[in-house]
Amino acid sequence: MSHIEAFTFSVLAGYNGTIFAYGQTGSGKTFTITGGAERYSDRGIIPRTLSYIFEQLQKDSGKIYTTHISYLEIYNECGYDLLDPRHEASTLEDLPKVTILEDPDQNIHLKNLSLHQATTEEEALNLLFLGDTNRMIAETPMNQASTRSHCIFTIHLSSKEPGSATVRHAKLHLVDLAGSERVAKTGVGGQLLTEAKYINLSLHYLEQVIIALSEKHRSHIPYRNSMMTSVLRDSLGGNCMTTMIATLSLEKRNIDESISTCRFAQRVALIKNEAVLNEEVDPRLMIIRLQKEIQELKDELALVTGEQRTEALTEAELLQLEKLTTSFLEDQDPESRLEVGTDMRKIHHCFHHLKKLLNDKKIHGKSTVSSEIKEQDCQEPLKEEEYKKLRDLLQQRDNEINILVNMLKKEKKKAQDALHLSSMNRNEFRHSQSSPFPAGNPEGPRMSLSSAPTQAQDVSALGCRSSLLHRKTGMREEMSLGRQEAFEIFKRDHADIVTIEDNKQTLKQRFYEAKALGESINEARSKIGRLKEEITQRHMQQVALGISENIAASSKPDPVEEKLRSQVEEEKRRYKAMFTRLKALKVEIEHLQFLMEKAKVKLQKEFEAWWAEEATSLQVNSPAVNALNPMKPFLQTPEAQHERAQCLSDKSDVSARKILPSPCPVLHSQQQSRTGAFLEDSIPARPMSSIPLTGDSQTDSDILAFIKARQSILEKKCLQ
Ligand SMILES: Nc1ncnc2c1ncn2[C@@H]1O[C@H](COP(=O)(O)OP(=O)(O)OP(=O)(O)O)[C@@H](O)[C@H]1O
Repeated sequence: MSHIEAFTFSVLAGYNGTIFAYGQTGSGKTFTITGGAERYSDRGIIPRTLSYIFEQLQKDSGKIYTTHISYLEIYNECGYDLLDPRHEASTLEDLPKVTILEDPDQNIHLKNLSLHQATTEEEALNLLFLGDTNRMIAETPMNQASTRSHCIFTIHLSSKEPGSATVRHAKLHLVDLAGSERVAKTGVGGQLLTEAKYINLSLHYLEQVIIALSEKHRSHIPYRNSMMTSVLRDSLGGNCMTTMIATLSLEKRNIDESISTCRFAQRVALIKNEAVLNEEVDPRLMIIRLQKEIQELKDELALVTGEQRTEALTEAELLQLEKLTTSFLEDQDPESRLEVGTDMRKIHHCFHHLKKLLNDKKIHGKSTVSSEIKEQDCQEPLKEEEYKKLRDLLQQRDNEINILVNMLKKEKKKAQDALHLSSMNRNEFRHSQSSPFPAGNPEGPRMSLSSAPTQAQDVSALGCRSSLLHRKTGMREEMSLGRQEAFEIFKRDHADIVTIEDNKQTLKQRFYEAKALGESINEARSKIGRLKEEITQRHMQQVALGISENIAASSKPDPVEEKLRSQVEEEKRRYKAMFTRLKALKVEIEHLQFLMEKAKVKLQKEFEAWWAEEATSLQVNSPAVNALNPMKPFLQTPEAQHERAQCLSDKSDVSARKILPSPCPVLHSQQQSRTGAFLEDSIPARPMSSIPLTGDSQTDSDILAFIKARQSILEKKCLQ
């Protein structure tokens, strides 16, 4: 049994667990916890754990399990819900922050962190993917949150045996910590310095908690110092199984960081936990138990008092009690008492009757007052002035009602429009193979392996993702032609396209394999059916033969039937093997689809960033500057190119970003400046000031695309 399997096994048994990856930036924490972005075989601990958990849940039919998922990101000591649907409409900073609440028993509750039920592995993986996409979309080139934020993916499991009142709860936190490098070494300033300080501080507090936990006689563990330690309070030390994965960089220059990571790992290894089961009683079953107890007590009481108390008092008893109450009230003696014995039903009825008498008296009193008023009204007719006042008031109220009705109508129309729009968006998504990715992608339509409802969910989930991306990146559903063209070039020259193409090929292969397997499975199924039919017919023949020849049925096995049976068994084995393979293929295909979706989101995001940057630089440079140098926005200086690469680069993809396409066909900087000079000399360029930007992004994109196309033709001419 692998470590993960053993670990998740105890979570299934009801123990809390945490697996966290600790190490410097780029050492492989995300790769370990979530997985690599390229191959199915690179999937990380989260998808593998989910796969194992759901496999076990399916096997164990003796218990009822419920699984929920939450995904929390901690950035600069603020918590964000990565599964908050509002991610679609807001930036990270606008989302409600996840806050920590502590109950009197010092249990931690997280406000604004949503829990999502996942009934299958696929649903859980969808949530992981959604969270990862939200995380990626929320980050900007200047804020690579994945490096500087902590992420906690939590699987909440509850289990109970049918009929039992005891429910077991367990949480498994899978934590991808921010990079652990020291501020001094990173040598950064501004926003990055603030982030680095927060990271160092939170990792420092995590270290303090770990040290405190490893010291035997420490009574106080400083969990409250940071959000991370507060969230992991019940899953670090104490009642929990904890595993730390230390990730190291093998480069020599990182030796200090590697030693510091190993030291930390050593301290973590000293903690000894005594995990206990998290059990609690189900309230519904508790009620049943208490009702039973009440009945037992009633029986006991009846036995002691010798009185069998039925549910209700008789009519005569009730009348008697009411009489008693009335005479008690009428009795002028202040010492008088209402004696009804120790029967609670009788006491309650007396009180009830008392209340009734009191209320009747009150109402009677009121009605006397109102009849007095009526009499007065009749005597004095309304004065003209008062009548006018009341009429005005009535008119005023009428107006108010009209205004409110109009407002209501408007709101209703708005809601209807929104509904209409969302249904249009859905339709657009159906055609949205119109996105920058050409139609007929092998990875485009989801495979028809899963059942129909799941497919519908998948499609709507993908639609949601697609529109989410569009809204987040500001990308329109319909790109202008120029923009589409630019995107095609951008995509073609992007380093990730190799991986995307590879995955596309693998996906195609897997898809064909799955299709072939599906056909073979169907064949095997029909063959089994045919064989069974043959067996039945053989039986009938044998019986008919016995009847016609009047021979008693032979106890000897029929060799033909035996052969047919062994063929059925063989086909069943084949069917099972193929089915298992198909299931594995389905998981692999889905994972590959996730990876490709992720790569697409990344590509579109980077394209948008690059496009926005180009548009800004064009705005800055035009019109006055461009009047002097029309080519300036396109023929960039090496410094400008370097700046862009810097801006877009991230820890993992430096090499990829370095070869991001420049807005003009790729030219080396020297060549560019030479060509630029040549163009300036030779082309009677129209000043850019004659093509002003409009401020409307769609129109400006078209203008930009037109200029680019023109410039590209001019360049081609010059190079010939
Ligand atoms: N075991 C591995 N095999 C292959 N590639 C790896 C492995 N570990 C990490 N990588 C690659 O190294 C790069 C950095 O890894 P990763 O993003 O997981 O680092 P990290 O520690 O999570 O960094 P950060 O702190 O910035 O989030 C990625 O491109 C990843 O694919």
